[in-house]
Amino acid sequence: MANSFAYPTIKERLPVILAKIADTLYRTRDKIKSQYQEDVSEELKSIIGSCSKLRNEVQTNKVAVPLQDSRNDTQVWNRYLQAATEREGSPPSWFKSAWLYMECYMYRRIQESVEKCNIMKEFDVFGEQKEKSFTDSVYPTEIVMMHLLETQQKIKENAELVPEAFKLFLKVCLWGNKCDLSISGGEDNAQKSSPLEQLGKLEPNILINDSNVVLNHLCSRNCKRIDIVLDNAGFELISDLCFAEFLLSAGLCSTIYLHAKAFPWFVSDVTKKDFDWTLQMLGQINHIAVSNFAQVWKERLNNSSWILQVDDFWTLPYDYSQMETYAPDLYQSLQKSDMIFFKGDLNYRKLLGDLRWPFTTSFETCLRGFYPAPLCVLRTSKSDVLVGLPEGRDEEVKAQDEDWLVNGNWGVINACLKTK
Ligand SMILES: O=P(O)(O)OC[C@@]1(O)O[C@H](CO)[C@@H](O)[C@@H]1O
Ligand SMILES: [Mn+2]
Repeated sequence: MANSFAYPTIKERLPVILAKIADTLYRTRDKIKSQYQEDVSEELKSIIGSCSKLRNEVQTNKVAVPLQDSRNDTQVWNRYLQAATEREGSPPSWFKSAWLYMECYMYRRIQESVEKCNIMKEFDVFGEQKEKSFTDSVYPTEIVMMHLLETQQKIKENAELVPEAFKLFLKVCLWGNKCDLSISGGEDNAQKSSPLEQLGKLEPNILINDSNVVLNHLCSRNCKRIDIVLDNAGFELISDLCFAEFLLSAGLCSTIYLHAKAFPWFVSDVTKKDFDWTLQMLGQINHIAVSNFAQVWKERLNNSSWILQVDDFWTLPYDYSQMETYAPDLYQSLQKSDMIFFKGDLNYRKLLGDLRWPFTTSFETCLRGFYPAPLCVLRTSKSDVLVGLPEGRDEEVKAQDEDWLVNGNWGVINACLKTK
């Protein structure tokens, strides 16, 4: 682990994230207390205490212990831990065991501290950071939504403009993934400048661009359903919703399924609460395009052209090759999709099993049989797994940018379309 990105993550980033929870909750304790009718002092203290204890466990390389709350996924997590313990001969620990598992386990342990509460059961320890990341990106939100409104007008008059517009919104959606609060250790990482102006400059940083293949696929059939497995709240969610809106208004499908997390995850991932909050906030912004879409999107949820789905599988430690076994209902539902877009780094790691594949391995090989439907990943690179590159490309990029794999400045639009 010492020479991978896992090491600095576990040594520095995760303890910082945990310390930040404790600091934020302590600093904003009066505000938090005022949101409840009953006295939550003791529960708040207990959440802060649990996160500080967890931080100490990480830093001193303690072993993972079974969860003790009554959430409906607790037994699944504990069985996983038991199986890992039997396999490894001792319980997993922070610096020795699989990074993907330990990191997921940390977020589930944070949730345990909230689940144990009576009054604060629904509390989101990352809520404040996510809200700030939304409010900090109002300017780019307005720019992208204005562009979407204008694009909708133009494609109504001239359908030939659809391919270019599709590629543009796909790229905005890709780079939206730069704004995640886990990579920045919870520090401000919002999109502040115009995302449209950045597209040209970032074009050479798209290492794999299958947008033509994806578009041809969508145009070559009468697509009904597209799925987007969401990643982060804030500007990334805005970019996803704009892409979803574009797909519908361009007639590329009739229903979009949006997949959110069941509880706060990897600092900035979207939960249903974040999703609802975001739509509500958009409705309060005084801007012609933003107000328009706030209204349209409310209607889309009402008439089910957008369907928001939450499934516990997204917050379990399994990789996606294990979905068919452990979440057969979700897998069967995804099989009905015409195209699934997976957003972000963690989804990418789970698609690849977080294994160190040679850079030139094909994406399809790395999926190890996971193929509920045609799929495409939109991911900026923030961990050291990356596949599908031509021979020698990794060396070229590394010579240009030493941290290319982990700094979020390089991205892939990588599709897997098997002809059935
Ligand atoms: O999935 P996202 O939001 O794009 O990124 C999540 C992330 O920041 O967290 C993990 C490391 O802590 C990595 O998977 C990645 O670097
Ligand atoms: Mn994320």
